[in-house]
Amino acid sequence: MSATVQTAPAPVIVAIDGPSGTGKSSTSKAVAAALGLSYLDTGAQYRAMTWWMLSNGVEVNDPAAVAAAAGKPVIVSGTDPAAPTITADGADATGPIRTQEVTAAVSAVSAVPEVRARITELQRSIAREAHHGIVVEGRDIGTTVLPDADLKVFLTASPEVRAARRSGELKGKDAADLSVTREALLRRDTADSSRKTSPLKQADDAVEVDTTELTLEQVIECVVTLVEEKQLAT
Ligand SMILES: Nc1ncnc2c1ncn2[C@@H]1O[C@H](COP(=O)(O)OP(=O)(O)O)[C@@H](O)[C@H]1O
Ligand SMILES: Nc1ccn([C@@H]2O[C@H](COP(=O)(O)OP(=O)(O)O)[C@@H](O)[C@H]2O)c(=O)n1
Repeated sequence: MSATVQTAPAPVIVAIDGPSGTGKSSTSKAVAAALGLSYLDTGAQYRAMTWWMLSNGVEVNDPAAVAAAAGKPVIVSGTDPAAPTITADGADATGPIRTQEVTAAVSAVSAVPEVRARITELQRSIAREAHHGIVVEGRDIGTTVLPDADLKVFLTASPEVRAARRSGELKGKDAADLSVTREALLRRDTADSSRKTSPLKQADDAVEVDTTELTLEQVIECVVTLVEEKQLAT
């Protein structure tokens, strides 16, 4: 009589990159929840580093000062897609990392190689420890952080649509109007795409999904299908 040996499915690693407002966070959380995977918001880590620096008097436009402080904060991410968390030195950073002050400073901080080296190492160790697999979203996940990811998705959308999505979110919190939001978003795109270390870039083997004309549900369904196809193929 032969016994059937049940083996756990291999952990699947999904990288989702793209500029602001393309739907990375919403899509990644929903895909991870649907497939029982962990979830990591790498933008939240760069934001937490930036918030810590602003709170601790580091001159964020001075790369040498940022580099010298990059090793100091302890940043911890909770990876449950239903309730992701982020702390810096034990303090809850969830709210403070979404302020306009942090948003305006994050590209300068994230361009500093010492910051990227520290956070990239943290991201890789979180991905290694995700035994059921993980969806990791950011700017350089497919190109630099996890170049061997099982699936790489690059989300895009027109600047108008992205600004409208962001503006809709900000309403009631900050009185940024659509054109101000659009300009800030494009400035951040330019800074993130033109920095020397690990710029925002589509990986050669990433699947591009233009979300301009798609609902969030359609994007989620599309990415879930892409993951399932990869799982079936292995
Ligand atoms: N395809 C879509 N259609 C309409 N709204 C969307 C779509 N994708 C995301 N959104 C909304 O746009 C806003 C920004 O999405 P988010 O996932 O935070 O983008 P990103 O992480 O790429 O910056 C959220 O309010 C989200 O609900
Ligand atoms: N993998 C990543 C993720 C974010 N970032 C930086 O962190 C910033 C904030 O990322 P985010 O994902 O929270 O931004 P939004 O798309 O939510 O606006 C980006 O503008 C980048 O400067 C990065 O450099 N690399």
